[in-house]
Amino acid sequence: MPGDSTAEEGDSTAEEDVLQAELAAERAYTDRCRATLDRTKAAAQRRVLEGAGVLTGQHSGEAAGEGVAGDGASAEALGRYLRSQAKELQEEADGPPFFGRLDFATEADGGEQAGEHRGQRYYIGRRRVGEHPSAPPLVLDWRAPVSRAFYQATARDPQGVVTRRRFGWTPGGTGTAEDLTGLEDEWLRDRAEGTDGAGGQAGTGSTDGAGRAAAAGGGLASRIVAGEIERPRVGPMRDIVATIQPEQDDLVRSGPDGSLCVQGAPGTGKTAVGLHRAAYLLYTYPRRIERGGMLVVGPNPAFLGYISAVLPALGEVGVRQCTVRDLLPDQPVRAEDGPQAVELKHSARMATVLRNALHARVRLPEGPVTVPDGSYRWRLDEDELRAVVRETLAQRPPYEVGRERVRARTVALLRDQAERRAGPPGDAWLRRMGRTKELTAFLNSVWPRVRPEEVVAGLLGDAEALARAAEGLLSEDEQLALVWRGRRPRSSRTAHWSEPDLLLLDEVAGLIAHPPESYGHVVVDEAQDLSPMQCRVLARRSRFGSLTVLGDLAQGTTPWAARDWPEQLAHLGAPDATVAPLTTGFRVPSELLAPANRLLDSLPVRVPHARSLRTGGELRTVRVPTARGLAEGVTTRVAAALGREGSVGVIAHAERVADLRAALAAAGIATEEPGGEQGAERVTVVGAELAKGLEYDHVVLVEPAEMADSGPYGPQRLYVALTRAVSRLEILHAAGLPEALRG
Ligand SMILES: Nc1ncnc2c1ncn2[C@@H]1O[C@H](COP(=O)(O)OP(=O)(O)OP(=O)(O)O)[C@@H](O)[C@H]1O
Repeated sequence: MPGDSTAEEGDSTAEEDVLQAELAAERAYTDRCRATLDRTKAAAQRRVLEGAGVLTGQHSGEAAGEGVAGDGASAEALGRYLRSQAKELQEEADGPPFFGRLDFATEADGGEQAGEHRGQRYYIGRRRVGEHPSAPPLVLDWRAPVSRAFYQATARDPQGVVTRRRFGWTPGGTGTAEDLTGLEDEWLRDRAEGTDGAGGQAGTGSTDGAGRAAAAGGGLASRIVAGEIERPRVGPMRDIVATIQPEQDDLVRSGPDGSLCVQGAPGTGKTAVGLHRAAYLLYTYPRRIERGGMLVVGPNPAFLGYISAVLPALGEVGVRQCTVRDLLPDQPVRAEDGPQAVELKHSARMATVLRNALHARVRLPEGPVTVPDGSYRWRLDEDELRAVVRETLAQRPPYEVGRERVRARTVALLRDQAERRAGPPGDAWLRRMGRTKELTAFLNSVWPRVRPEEVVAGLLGDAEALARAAEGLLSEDEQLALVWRGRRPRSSRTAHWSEPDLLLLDEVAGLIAHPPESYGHVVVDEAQDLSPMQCRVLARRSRFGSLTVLGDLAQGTTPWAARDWPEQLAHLGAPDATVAPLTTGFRVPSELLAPANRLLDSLPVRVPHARSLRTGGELRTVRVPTARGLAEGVTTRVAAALGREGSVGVIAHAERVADLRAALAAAGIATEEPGGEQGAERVTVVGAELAKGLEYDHVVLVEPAEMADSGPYGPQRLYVALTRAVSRLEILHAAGLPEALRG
């Protein structure tokens, strides 16, 4: 009826008017935030300059350091702090000052649940925006406790929130008022209910129908969230702070006591969760985490390049991000091991062999020791000295600690004798006795100082020493695979180390003394791929045993990949870690998951099928007549893919990568190194092994059978490759398809 349609039109015009008015108000708020941010930056800069004036004594007649800090050292520390704060603020990328808003219930809404936030409105952003630390901020940091409701409140459990507002900004914009393009409200409780009796359906003030749907049904009814998840992926990984989902938020905000292990299917946001958790812990436990330092460990430089911008975007610039290899001793690698030796050197048994080898350096005393003291000579019996060494060994201290313990206990024996003779001796006497030539010579004979290189070279270069240390641990055949033949060095200084030898050196260094660098919290990504010895490298560097371990057992592609978490977590020094699943995928659309899940069923691990929040994926299988046609096929497919939005990844067996790059170059298509100069080119050619953790809007997967047959972990490699596509997956093959991809 005409009357009806007029009414509807009237309604939608009214809604549009409300939306425009709300947008105008929010743009004005954006301007206010930006002006405040500019003032904060300028003030921080000024404080640095003033601080500098004070430090050089040029500040309004004050002596250096006065008025800012009491003494030179703390003035310098303060100066450093101010400079780093100003630098951080300057370095911070421009971006939207906020992404969300919460309106808490008022008295009239029955706001008991809102507690101290009753009637309050909060804006939520990547960083706090405010003039003074004590003044109410214009924008709250997403990590502040009250921001939690933004991620967790639902219609069923509104947590005192009446409305959750999300903001849409121009992608890649600098966050000016003009970049604010939309907003969307979710009514988490019916505002009108019990007040004016109008019910919640009118949607007064609501600006988006999707918001009402969300309130009714929960789930992902927000268009802004859906848009963010669907956005084409170009360049490095982005933060997800505006759209963290409740199950992810639970993990991000779990405390630092004890460790957390996240097992999740491809694309469920494990990496994103790990990085946001790092930022959360730094904010919430600054003393504990920041002082100790935060370490993020990834599988390779390409992956690290891909994730490197996330933490800085969240305002955290001081986090070390590296591979396990980067933590190992800085020795040149000049030798290569055979596969059996490599595997053995990565195995947990090796740690025991090395401990035996190190402890074999300790000798029980033979004969008594005499220590001169002026004209007097103290005598220590062989038996009591043997007891000291034996008992110290049994305590299994770090080697250096053991040496000092033997020294201290030997001095204590001298003290007992001295006490019986002439009463308690003073501290100076005890120190002198501890440093006598005779006592040090004794110590050097029973518990000599050693360097890791000596221990490892002494073990691998000497079949008999190896046999002793490996007794009951390694078979003769295994020992033979380890022992150096033909390249026995004259000294540990001239040894030619292999890549896995660095793990052995680090292990021994850790047995001798605690590593010089250790961290308050360690985030480990793709942790399923680490060997026991690599895990131990990280365990040694985790000061409080507080780790976030991220991985997927189904994506294990190394010969030592973990088959279950408890054992891997024990190697990581976190046997009591909670293992939490992530189950919803944000990358691979459902249509592309079917072949991956079929393949998953044939893998020797038990993990749930991946399921996806996204749909609309396109899957295509293209057969080329001969293997020689593959490069040409790839060029054609990539050229076509470039006609659409987003990144393109060609994933192939490592040995094909160079040829494919050359073929693309010959066709005038420039490619980028995986994780390299991000965003420079849209096309990347990547070997299956390096594709882990990465994603592309359009994936051209080349010759899957070749991947599946590439050694015992081929099927897992193919599983990784199959789960990299955000929107479109094209499978190009000349050989027959692996079973999971047929049909
Ligand atoms: N809540 C979210 N909102 C928006 N995007 C998200 C969300 N969670 C994850 N994503 C996106 O989904 C993609 C996959 O996330 P991520 O790489 O962290 O998954 P993963 O579990 O580590 O994957 P893989 O096992 O393949 O390494 C990324 O583009 C990430 O930004």
